[in-house]
Amino acid sequence: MPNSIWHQCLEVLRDEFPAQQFNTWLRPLQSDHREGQLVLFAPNRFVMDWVNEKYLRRIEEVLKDLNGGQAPRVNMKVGSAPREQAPVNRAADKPAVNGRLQEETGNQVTEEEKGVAATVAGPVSVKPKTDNDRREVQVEGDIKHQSFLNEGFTFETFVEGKSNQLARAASMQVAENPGGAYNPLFLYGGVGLGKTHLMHAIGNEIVRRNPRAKVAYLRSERFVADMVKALQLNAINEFKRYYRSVDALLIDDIQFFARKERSQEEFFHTFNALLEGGQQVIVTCDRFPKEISDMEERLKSRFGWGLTVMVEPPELETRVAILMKKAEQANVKLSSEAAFFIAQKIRSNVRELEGALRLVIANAHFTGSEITPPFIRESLKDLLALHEKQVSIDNIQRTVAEYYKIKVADLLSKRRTRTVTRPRQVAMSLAKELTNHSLPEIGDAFGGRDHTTVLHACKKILELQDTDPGIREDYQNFMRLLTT
Ligand SMILES: Nc1ncnc2c1ncn2[C@@H]1O[C@H](COP(=O)(O)OP(=O)(O)OP(=O)(O)O)[C@@H](O)[C@H]1O
Repeated sequence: MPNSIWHQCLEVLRDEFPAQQFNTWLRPLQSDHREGQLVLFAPNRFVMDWVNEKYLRRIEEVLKDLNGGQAPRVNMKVGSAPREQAPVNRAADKPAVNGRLQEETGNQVTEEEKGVAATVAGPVSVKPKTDNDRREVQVEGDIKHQSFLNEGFTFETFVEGKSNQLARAASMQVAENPGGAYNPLFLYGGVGLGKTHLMHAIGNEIVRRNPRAKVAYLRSERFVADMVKALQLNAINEFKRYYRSVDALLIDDIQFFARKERSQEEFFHTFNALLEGGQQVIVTCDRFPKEISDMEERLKSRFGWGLTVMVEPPELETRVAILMKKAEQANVKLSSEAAFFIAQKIRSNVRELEGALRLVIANAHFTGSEITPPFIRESLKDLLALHEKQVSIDNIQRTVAEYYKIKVADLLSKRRTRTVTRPRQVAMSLAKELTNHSLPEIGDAFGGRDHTTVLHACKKILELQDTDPGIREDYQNFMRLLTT
């Protein structure tokens, strides 16, 4: 097992760094270990330089510990580990060259793929969501080029915050230099957090800089539907030619490719042809590539060749800034007090935040009222009731207990073992953040504890989120589980 030392090293580093850092910089590295030398392959120069600067020293320390005090020589290169080390299928790995088509490997269209085709119309008859979405229509073989970019989703309308800073910066780089160092760009994160927005922003910026650029945006279901339709119409060659002719291919919500084998196959070859031709590929997904189930390994590993970046849920300040921006776009005056009030109440995701603002604005127009916190409370009465009902202390306790595989009774008990105290602190902290209960009420709900115990738990968990990547990830998972 020549590379196992690197895998062990990765396990150690996974516990030391926040998930986003680990997934972005360390996880994509491939290794080749022979004759006392470990070569780490980075997908591009940017990642290599970054790892060299920020992580290499720590990597060497860990390797030394793992190797009985003797550090192997570590060398960094751009590229991928030699073939025999990489877990990819060689034959199928060969990309199409100069637009020549790959031989079919015989993957059959699954029932699910047919199902998608039945519910989504083909490319020619597709209606854009709004007129704005249709930017350009050209004839390409038998398939018309429709980019479906939403012109409202630009970098200017995207509010930057700590949660999306890295994703935005990477997207900007791709827009400025498509087909360059970050190819493919893989954006992932929970629902309604701005992945689609960023993807369109890149497409719009590419076209702004080069109006002749052919940018195709589509959800993965459409790719599946187009492919199945092309097969039915005996037009698979046009399909291949079309998708390989674009300057940038933007595929949204790639997780829907799961179990659609023929589509994965087709996409894999398209993907290779595009990368080979220096054309940009951008993909979004609701999870990290390796965690997508029912997706071919070689496709997942290919996703990691460029840059993989997470979009996280926005923190309070960013939620306030987003509301102010959306209100400004709608020509509505929104005081920061009102924005703050909404942002505090709606924490799940930006889509829901926008929905809440729209509701408040519509009510204000209708009644001619000023947008004040009491008015907002009244306008969002039903929505807030739903939230409060969903996020009860009871619900939090059940979710936390299930997650850590302990009993709810343990959370309420006097037990003080670590396996129980940490989950209890997490649950108390969530109760403070997600419900409107006071500290004494929360203490009561946790087996009659004092409010100072709750306060201590909140502080502790806040602190741990900065220093302990495991807790940070758990906490984010809970926020997602409980609020979406
Ligand atoms: N940082 C931001 N600034 C401004 N608007 C944002 C921001 N993040 C998200 N939005 C808005 O929130 C809405 C939902 O975003 P988007 O559709 O991009 O989410 P998503 O992450 O792609 O979700 P899904 O996984 O469900 O497709 C959009 O209207 C988008 O404009």
